[in-house]
Amino acid sequence: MTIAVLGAGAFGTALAISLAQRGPVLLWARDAAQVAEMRESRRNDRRLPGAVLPEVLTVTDRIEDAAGCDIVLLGVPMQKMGGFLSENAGLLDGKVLVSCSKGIDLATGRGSVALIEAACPGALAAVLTGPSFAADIARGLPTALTLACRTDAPDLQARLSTPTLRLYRTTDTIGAELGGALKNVIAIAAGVVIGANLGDSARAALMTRGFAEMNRLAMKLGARPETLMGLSGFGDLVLTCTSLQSRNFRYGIALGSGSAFDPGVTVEGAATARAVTGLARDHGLEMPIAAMIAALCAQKISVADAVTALLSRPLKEE
Ligand SMILES: NC(=O)C1=CN([C@@H]2O[C@H](COP(=O)(O)OP(=O)(O)OC[C@H]3O[C@@H](n4cnc5c(N)ncnc54)[C@H](O)[C@@H]3O)[C@@H](O)[C@H]2O)C=CC1
Ligand SMILES: O=C(CO)COP(=O)(O)O
Repeated sequence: MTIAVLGAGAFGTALAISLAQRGPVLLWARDAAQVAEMRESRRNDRRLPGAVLPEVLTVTDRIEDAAGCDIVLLGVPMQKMGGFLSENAGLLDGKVLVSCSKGIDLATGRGSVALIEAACPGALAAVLTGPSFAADIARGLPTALTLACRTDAPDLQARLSTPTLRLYRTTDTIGAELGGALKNVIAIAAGVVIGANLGDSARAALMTRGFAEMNRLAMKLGARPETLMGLSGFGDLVLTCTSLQSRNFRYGIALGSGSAFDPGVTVEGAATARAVTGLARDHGLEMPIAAMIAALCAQKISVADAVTALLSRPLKEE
C-alpha cells in the first residue's frame, strides 16, 4: 500500500475512491464505529452517501497502518489540522504530506503547508486544491485540480492523477492555498446575496470585488498572479459561488435569508474569514467583504447593515 488518506470525510473518501482506480489505497477514520460501518456496508453514508468503496480501498481506524505508505493525503478540516499534525508528527514526519483542506488556521494565521512544515520538518509538503465537489469526484465525473509543492513534483502529479482526476502542478503553494481558502469566504458572501434576494447582478459584482480582495492578500503574501487566475483561485471561486452543492454557499444563503443551518456541517469559510481579517490588519490591507462575512458569522452585524456598509464605501477606481 503506498497511498493513505487520513480523514474519512466527504473529500477524503472521494479522493480515496478515485485513487483506488490505480491501485490499493488506505483510508483512515478516527471513529472505530464509523470504520466498522464502512467496512460492513462498503459505503460512507455519514459523509458521502451513495458512493461505493472499491475492494482495493482498505478502511482502518489504526493510524499506524499509514506508516507503510509513502504518500499521505490529509483530509481533516483546516481548524483541526494543526492539532492533528502535532499529535501524529512522529508517524508523519519524513513522508510526502498532501493537504486537501482549504482554509487558514485561526490560531496561527498559517496555511496548511506552513503547519506541515512546522510540525513535520522532514516531510515534503504539498497542497491539492481546486474546483471539485466530493460527490462529483466519487462519481468519476471529470475534475481538474492544482497540485502545489515548493519543489517541482511531476512524479507526485503522476501518482495522484487518475483517468478522471486531472492534476496541474505548480510550485506556488502560497497562491494555491490562499485561492482555496479565500474563495470559501467569498462563497459565503455570494450566498448571503442570493439568500437576501439581492439578485444575480449583485452576486456577479460581489464575486468580482471578492476576487480583487483575494488577489490583494495573496499578492501581499507572495503568491503569483497566474495561480490566482487558475483552477485553485478563479476556478474554485466560480464553482463555489454558483453551486448549491457548496456548503459555504448554502451557509451564506441561510445567513442571508435568516434560516437555520446545521452546525455539524463543515463550513471552512467562517473561521477563515476571521483569520483573514487578522491577516489584513497585520498587513495594512482593506478586505471589506471578508470583514463583513466575519462580522455576519459572529452575529455582530445584520445583513441589511452589512449591505449598506459595503454599498456606502467611497467611490474609487476599479
Ligand atoms: N467536500 C468537498 O466537496 C470538498 C472538501 N474540501 C476540503 O476538504 C476538507 C475536509 O472537508 P470534508 O471532507 O468535506 O469534511 P466533512 O465534514 O465531510 O468531514 C470531515 C471529517 O474530518 C473528521 N475529523 C474532524 N476532526 C478530526 C480530527 N481532529 N482528526 C481526525 N479526523 C477529524 C471528521 O470525523 C469527518 O469525518 C475541508 O478543508 C474542505 O474545504 C475540498 C474540496 C472539496
Ligand atoms: O471546495 C469545494 C469545491 O471546490 C467544496 O466547497 P464547500 O466546502 O463549500 O462545499
